[in-house]
Amino acid sequence: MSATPLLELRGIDKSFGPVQVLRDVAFAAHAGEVTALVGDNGAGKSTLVKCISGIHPTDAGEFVFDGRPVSINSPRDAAALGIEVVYQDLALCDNLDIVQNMFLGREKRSGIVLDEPTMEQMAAETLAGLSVRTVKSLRQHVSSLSGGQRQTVAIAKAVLWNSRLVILDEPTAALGVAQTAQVLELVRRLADNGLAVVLISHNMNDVFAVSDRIAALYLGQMVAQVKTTDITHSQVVELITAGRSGSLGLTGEPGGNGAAPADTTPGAVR
Ligand SMILES: Nc1ncnc2c1ncn2[C@@H]1O[C@H](COP(=O)(O)OP(=O)(O)OP(=O)(O)O)[C@@H](O)[C@H]1O
Repeated sequence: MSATPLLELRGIDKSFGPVQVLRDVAFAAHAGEVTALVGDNGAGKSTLVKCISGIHPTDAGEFVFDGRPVSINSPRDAAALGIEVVYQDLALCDNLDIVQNMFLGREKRSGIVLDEPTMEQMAAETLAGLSVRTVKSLRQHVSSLSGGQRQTVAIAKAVLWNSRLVILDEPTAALGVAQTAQVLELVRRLADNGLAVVLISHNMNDVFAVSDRIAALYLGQMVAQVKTTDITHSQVVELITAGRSGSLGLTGEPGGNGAAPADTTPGAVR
């Protein structure tokens, strides 16, 4: 775990027309850690992720990546920094096999033909590097995989491209107990391999099982970013549902002025 975040956001504002969805949001993600991003439906999690991944321009605020101020104006900018997002709907093509999916849009070529052996080897190495052993054949169509295996392929695809920050949107939402455990293990392994991982989740068991830090959004404001060991399950629920936790001494007044102290120190309680 490093003291300097890999990605730090400060003062992010985002509106859609008259609706302000993110207000003065601070957020940090550290290499080697899983940061859980929690919040109720509509709190602004997806919008924040779309700002980080260059899909939505921000109205105000700064991005610092690896200690340097950066601009992220397009998904290409985000990808160049090594930021990858794995969305809930996975965006895998059922009629393609695992290798084809992992290289979709970024195929390796040898002259004018596809370099299948190289792609197959890289896919195999990536899956092996993540200790994924549940997939029988890399030439299996994705349609024949279980939900957990699909999630694994989607995560491995994100990791293949020298990613440094991987954002996972509800990776266990559609999974049963055993597959959830497998995917959470993989999430942990990504961080243990040195990546910064951001996990969006509504499932508190998952959040507490795998995260190092928890960042809570409430009505577009970041009301807390704390170490997971410093907060209880019920305090997180209070933050999600009320934007504050009296027992934590948090004083966020979402939607109000001067809600939170200006301390953006990673791990600071806001
Ligand atoms: N493109 C858009 N245009 C207008 N409003 C939007 C747009 N995208 C999101 N919003 C609004 O922004 C708010 C935050 O939405 P967002 O999807 O970021 O929340 P969320 O925390 O990801 O919710 P969920 O957990 O349900 O996915 C919502 O009120 C939503 O209606």
